[in-house]
Amino acid sequence: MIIRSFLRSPSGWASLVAIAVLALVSVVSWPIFGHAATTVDIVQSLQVPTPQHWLGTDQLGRDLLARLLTATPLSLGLALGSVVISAVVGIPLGALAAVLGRHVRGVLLRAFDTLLAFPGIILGIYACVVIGRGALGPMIGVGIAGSFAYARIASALAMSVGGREYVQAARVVGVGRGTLLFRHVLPNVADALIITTTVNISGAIVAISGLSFLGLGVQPPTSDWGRLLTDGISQISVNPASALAPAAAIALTALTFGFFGEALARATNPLLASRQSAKRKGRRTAPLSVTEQADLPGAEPDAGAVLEVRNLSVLFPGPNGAPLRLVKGVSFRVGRGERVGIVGESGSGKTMTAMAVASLIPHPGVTEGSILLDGNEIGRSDAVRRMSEHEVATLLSRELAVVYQDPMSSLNPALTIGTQLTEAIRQHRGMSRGDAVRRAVERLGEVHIPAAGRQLGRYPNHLSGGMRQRVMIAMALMDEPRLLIADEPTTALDVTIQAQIMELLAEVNQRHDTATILISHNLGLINQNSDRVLVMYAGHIVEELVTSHIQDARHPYTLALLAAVPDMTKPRDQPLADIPGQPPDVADPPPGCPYQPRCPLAVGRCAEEMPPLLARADGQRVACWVANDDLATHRTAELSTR
Ligand SMILES: Nc1ncnc2c1ncn2[C@@H]1O[C@H](COP(=O)(O)OP(=O)(O)OP(=O)(O)O)[C@@H](O)[C@H]1O
Repeated sequence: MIIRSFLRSPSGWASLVAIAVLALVSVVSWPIFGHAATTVDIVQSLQVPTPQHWLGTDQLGRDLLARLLTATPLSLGLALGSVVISAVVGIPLGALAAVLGRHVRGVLLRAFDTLLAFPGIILGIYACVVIGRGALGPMIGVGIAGSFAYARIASALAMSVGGREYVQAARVVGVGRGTLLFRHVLPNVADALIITTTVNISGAIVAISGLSFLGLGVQPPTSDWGRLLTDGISQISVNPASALAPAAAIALTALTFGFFGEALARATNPLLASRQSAKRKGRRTAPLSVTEQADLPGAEPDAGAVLEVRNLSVLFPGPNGAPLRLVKGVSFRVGRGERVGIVGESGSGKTMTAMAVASLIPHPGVTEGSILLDGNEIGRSDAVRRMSEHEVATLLSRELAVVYQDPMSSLNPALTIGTQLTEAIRQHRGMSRGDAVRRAVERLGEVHIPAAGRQLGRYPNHLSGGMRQRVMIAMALMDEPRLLIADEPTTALDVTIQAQIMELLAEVNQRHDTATILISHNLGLINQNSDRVLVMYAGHIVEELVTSHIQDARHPYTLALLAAVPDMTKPRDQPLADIPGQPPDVADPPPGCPYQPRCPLAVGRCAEEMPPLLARADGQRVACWVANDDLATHRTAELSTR
């Protein structure tokens, strides 16, 4: 597949032919032309091109074509040697930078940038001064100069690919570190490293030849193309071919490796390949018990709950070093087979809460509090956790699955759908390939993907957005998780597909009794597709409601969200309601209730104290001084009527 795609591109086959010729010349040039390249014949000195000497002769009467051909293995060998040095020094340096702390990493990356600006040829000159004239100095100097490009690219790639959703998704399903690196990270950085390598070969040929040309590299009687260029320049007025031929050899070889790298990168990355082919053709998825309760910590685990979150906080280092609390002590429960919606504006902490449950808070974030998955403590507090990291990872991989917003970034573009569907289950269930494939076909069928068997060999970019999200849901269902987190699963899809994916999630919930946490900023969507809703604002749960009683909402923020839900019964000329103001800055939240600056019902107390999340008689919970006052009045009224 890769070979076929490589050979289909003109630059691919042309550069391959050129490299084959260079390799052949390197092997046969000395046995065939060695004699002519070294035999001194003063009588034939400084000849212009003739049928006997196609490029003429040098001052000692040696055949210039023979000298050019026999200089090929040394010229290529030095360039390849320097690239090996660059890769061996640069890639580990870059990978190290990616795993170090933020400050050290920043210093290292800046150092790479500075050193990158340093011309390789200058480092080569230093190396020649330190090591002495000859072939070794330029090779080591240019090799070390090239290593900074590798280090910069390797660190950037390791950081970006390591944070991608498909790598996170693979981590959630329990894919081991080695597999993660070799199947998920490396194939997606291979094209960039290949291009770097070939560009470095091109650059090294030019730089090493340049050093020889300056008289610092290869020394007579040995010759490389740079050395031949020096000799040729001295006789350019008599025989221009003597200078043009080595210059052409350097330029053409550099171009050859450039084209080779570009074609190989396109062939190894199916996404690039398909973009190219598109250009060529001119084409442009029981009632639920979710309870926020202050008294949860210390309580016995609820045997009927898949998930119990107690006083969970997520903290990140802030700009002045002080920790920022992005999620502020939330507690809730998800019962077996129940559907919980989490709603709130952008930045309210929905995703952070869900990612904390999935142990996916990115570095340098930390979590506080307790998370019980099927009664097992998987939160970050070692004092309460009885399971090892490995046991937690195994539990998460079997019990929990995540469906992300953008299916394209959640699926690995370099692996077929079949490989991605079967990989995790084969790894942690020890399932045979045949059984895994059968399960994959069954799951694809469940998510209504036509001709499921045929889809296994396709790549994510071959599918439409809606189909990709179905594949993501099928992948999430492979190991029959008890809890599915769907983080804005339809935001990247159009409205028709959105409805189909939501229907599919409902089907999954009914067929497999999978509990679901659905995250969305759209209360309308949550209302239709959840049994209960948690309303989040500025990292707090401000209200909890049974969706069948959404009209009983009390918190002014929930009321504002409800008013913002488009209503087909309202006159078309009436503008959609919006929520005035902006959510607070996480680094500088207002005192008291965070919604108070935007709240039309705010009273004096709202700006002084954060209201507690209090339970109403119907199971609803509200964190609002005004609603709580109303509750107190209501209860007093109830008592007085008894
Ligand atoms: N990696 C991160 N490092 C530091 N802060 C972050 C990081 N990711 C998100 N945040 C901040 O955490 C807060 C909560 O973000 P989160 O993604 O949970 O919000 P959300 O409610 O899911 O919003 P959205 O609907 O936009 O995804 C936001 O203020 C956001 O800026």
